[in-house]
Amino acid sequence: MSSERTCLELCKGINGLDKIILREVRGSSAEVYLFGGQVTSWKNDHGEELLFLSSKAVFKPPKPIRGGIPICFPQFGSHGTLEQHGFARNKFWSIDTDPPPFPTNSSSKVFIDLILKPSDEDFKLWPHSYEFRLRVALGPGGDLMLTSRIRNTSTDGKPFTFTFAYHTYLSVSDISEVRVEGLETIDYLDNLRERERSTEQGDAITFEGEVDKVYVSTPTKIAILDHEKKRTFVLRKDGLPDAVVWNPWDRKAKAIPDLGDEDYKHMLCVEAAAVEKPITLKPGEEWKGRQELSAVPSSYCSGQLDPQRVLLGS
Ligand SMILES: O=P(O)(O)OC[C@H]1O[C@H](O)[C@H](O)[C@@H](O)[C@@H]1O
Repeated sequence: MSSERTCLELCKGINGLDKIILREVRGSSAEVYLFGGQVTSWKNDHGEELLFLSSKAVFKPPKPIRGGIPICFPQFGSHGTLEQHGFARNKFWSIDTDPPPFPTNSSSKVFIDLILKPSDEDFKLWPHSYEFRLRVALGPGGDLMLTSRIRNTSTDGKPFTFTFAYHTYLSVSDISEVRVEGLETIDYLDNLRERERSTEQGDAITFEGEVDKVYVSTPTKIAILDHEKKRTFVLRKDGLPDAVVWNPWDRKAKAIPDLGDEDYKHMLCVEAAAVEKPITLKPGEEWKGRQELSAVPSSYCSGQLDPQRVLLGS
């Protein structure tokens, strides 16, 4: 746990589920449920919510929570033998009181470490031994950082393979006013066309209907511009080559029981992911995948509206 203990509060959330609140001294905050190891709230220092949570979200395990940042592991989507998006998002995680050290100095941040290990029941579904460590951290500027470390702890010599995503639901004022920069000219697999491979056009992405695409081998920095809110989300990723972009639009939204009919207007999923090339870990090996989100006034980063700056900027 973070040394700044007063910045961490373990309390009960909806339906008595355990949650941890992280507070950064300048006022930003985040909430993480042990159920799913799921971030459900991220607020800036004005107390404004930056993540989308469905108006019909059900906090009833084992149903995953619709919104925030569900963890998709060990399978993204429905390609594979497991349930859609794997099981990590509907398991109870624990607080990891003694995580192995991180190579970087995390002392100035507020953070919580969670851990997921397979139960005997889980082992029947996916017969692999692993330790999944998740660190959720808030930076001094209110940045939200998620770091996953997954280790193959098997003693039987068997490797395992997985796909992964931080299924991030961003809160946006109006989806038709949003554009995404950083994915221009990138190849994608279109989930609406049986994963057919195409190449994105040269302009920033805008939204006029359902989108469900896995952009492959993308730049490490993607910007999501909310014109009406005059806010830009900057997503940075490491160890996660792909990026999923999803909005169900009106028809699909109506078919999703835990999503309000109009909710699709106020959400956009942009997800750092490893989907196209699954990751294989031999016994003793560890994989690390990181997603960092910041939210800045659009005017502040107007110099970055140029796609080249988004791709090449710091
Ligand atoms: O309804 P869920 O299982 O949470 O999945 C929600 C969505 O997640 C991803 O973004 C997939 O690409 C979509 O195909 C899927 O519909």
